Amino acid sequence: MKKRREDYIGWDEYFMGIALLSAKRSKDPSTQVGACIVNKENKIVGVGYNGFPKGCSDDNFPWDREGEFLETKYPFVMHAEQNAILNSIKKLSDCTIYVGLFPCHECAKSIIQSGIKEVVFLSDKYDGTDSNKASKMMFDSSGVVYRKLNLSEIKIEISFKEEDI
Ligand SMILES: O=c1[nH]c(=O)n([C@H]2C[C@H](O)[C@@H](COP(=O)(O)O)O2)cc1CO
Ligand SMILES: [Zn+2]
Repeated sequence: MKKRREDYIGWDEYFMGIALLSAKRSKDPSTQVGACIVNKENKIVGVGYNGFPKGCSDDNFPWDREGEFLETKYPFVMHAEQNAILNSIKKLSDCTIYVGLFPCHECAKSIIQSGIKEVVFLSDKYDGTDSNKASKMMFDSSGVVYRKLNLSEIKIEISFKEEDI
């Protein structure tokens, strides 16, 4: 009897991989974030990445980080988590969100209110900022658990070559 292959990826790698693949759609030149929401049955119920809202073209809105508020991306850009929540097809109670970057305080509020119960992230590069502290205060208070994945050893290459399928 032929045995199964051993180097298949686990659920965490799979869902974080989908979050990272979604981030590849982002047009933000400095930070690309993707998110993948999964229910208790390990079914994906929403994905998203950071970008401007519908009808707000990259031709007319800036990707700058610095300058007058209205000349930067910050008032306009939708965060990956917000897009994943709004794109989702099912109720999100008891779901887990996989996201490359630890959620900001605005996304934390949406995550809590949507019923998501777990946040899995790779980077916490804004740890210690007020926004980051506010997220953690709200998650702790409302029972949303968060955990950091350490998958730095893993590198997955995807080939679109016909002969590789
Ligand atoms: O939770 C988040 N989710 C998310 O999608 N973002 C997006 C908004 C911006 O497009 C980008 C952050 O830009 P910057 O790192 O240049 O400040 O990442 C930023 C955060 C902040 O943690
Ligand atoms: Zn956010």
